[in-house]
Amino acid sequence: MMTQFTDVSEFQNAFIAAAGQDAASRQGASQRNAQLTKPPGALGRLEDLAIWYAGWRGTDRPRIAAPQVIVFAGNHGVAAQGVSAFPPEVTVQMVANFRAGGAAINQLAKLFGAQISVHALDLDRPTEDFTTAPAMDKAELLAALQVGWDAVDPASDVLITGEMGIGNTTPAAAMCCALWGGDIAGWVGRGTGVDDAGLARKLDAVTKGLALHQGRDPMEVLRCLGGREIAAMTGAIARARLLRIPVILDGFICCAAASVLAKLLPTGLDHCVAGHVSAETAHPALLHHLGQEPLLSLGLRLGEGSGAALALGVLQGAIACHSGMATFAEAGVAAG
Ligand SMILES: O=C(O)c1ccc[n+]([C@@H]2O[C@H](COP(=O)([O-])O)[C@@H](O)[C@H]2O)c1
Ligand SMILES: Cc1cc2nc[nH]c2cc1C
Repeated sequence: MMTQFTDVSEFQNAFIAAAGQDAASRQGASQRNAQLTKPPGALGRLEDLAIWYAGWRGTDRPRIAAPQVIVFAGNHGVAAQGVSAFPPEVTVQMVANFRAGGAAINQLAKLFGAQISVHALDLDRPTEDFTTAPAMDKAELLAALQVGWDAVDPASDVLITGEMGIGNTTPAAAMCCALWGGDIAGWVGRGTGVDDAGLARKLDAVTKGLALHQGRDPMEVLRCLGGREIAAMTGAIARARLLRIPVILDGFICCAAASVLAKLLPTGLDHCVAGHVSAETAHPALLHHLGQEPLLSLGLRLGEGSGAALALGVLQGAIACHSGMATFAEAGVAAG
C-alpha cells in the first residue's frame, strides 16, 4: 500500500500507530537459543541480536536474504557559513561516485550482499541557512519524509539508511541540542575535519540557529534545523517500523534523524540497533540518549551508511548461528 502524506501530522500518526515486535516469535527465538549447541550466553550479544531480529521478523528462525542500503543526499544553506572542510559541490560529485559504484559504501554493500539505492534530494536547491530562516518549509519537509518513506523496499529484511551532505554535521548538532538539551558546544564536532576556526564558525551557526528556532516539537526541529537527506532518513526509518524491517543505524547524522522518532514515541526505535559509534565528538552522547549500545567502534566518521554496513556482517553472523546451528538434541551433544 502506498501512502501519500498530505500533512506532517499524518506521517506522525502513521508512525505512532505502528505495531511492535511479535512477542510469540521473540519468545520462540529465545527458547531456540537456549537449545543451541553452545554454553548458555557463549555467543554474547549475538544471541540478543538474533532474538531481537526474530521478534521483528515474526519468525523464531529468521534468515537475512535481502538487506537494503539507501543513501540519501542533500545540500545545506548553512554550509555557506564555512562549517565544513569540503565545498558543497562534493555532495553531487559523491552522488555520481555512489552511482558509479566507487564509494566505500558500494564496496561494503556488495561485500555483505545488500542492494543499494541512491536518492539525491534537490541538490541544486540547498535548504535555507538555518541561522536566518527555517531550513525547510512544511511542503519541503513533507516531500523529504515521503522520499524516505517510499524508498524502503517492502521486500527487504534489514535496512541501512546512509547519508551524504556537505555541512550536515552542523544541522545534526543543532537538532541534537534542540531535542536532547545540554551544552551547545558538546554537540559540535569536527565533521569532515574542520580546523579550530571552522569549529568556532560551526558553534556560532548552531548557537544562532537554536536562538532563532526555539520550538522543541520534534517535527518542527527537523523542519527548522534539519535537512532534506536527514528528513528522508527519518521517513525511511519510520516506514521500516511499519514494515517490521529492522534497521541498523549509522553515524551521527543518521542518529540525529532517528532522534526525531525517539522523541515522537519513546519506544519508536525499538526496531533499530546502533551499528557503530562514530568518531564524531557527540556520537557517544547521542547513543546514550537513544539508549543504544553500538555494535562496533572503529573510529569511522564517513557516513554513507558505512559503519552500519559493517555491522550488517555482525547481524548476519548472529542470524547464521541462531538459525543454522544444531540443537543439543539434534547433534546428540550433552546439554550439561
Ligand atoms: O556518520 C558520521 O558520524 C559522520 C561524521 C562526520 C562526517 N560525516 C560525513 O561527512 C559529511 C558531513 O561533514 P561536514 O564536516 O561537512 O559537516 C557528510 O557527508 C557525512 O556523511 C559523517
Ligand atoms: C569525499 C567525501 C565522501 C563522503 N561520504 C560521506 N560524506 C563524505 C564527505 C566527503 C568530503
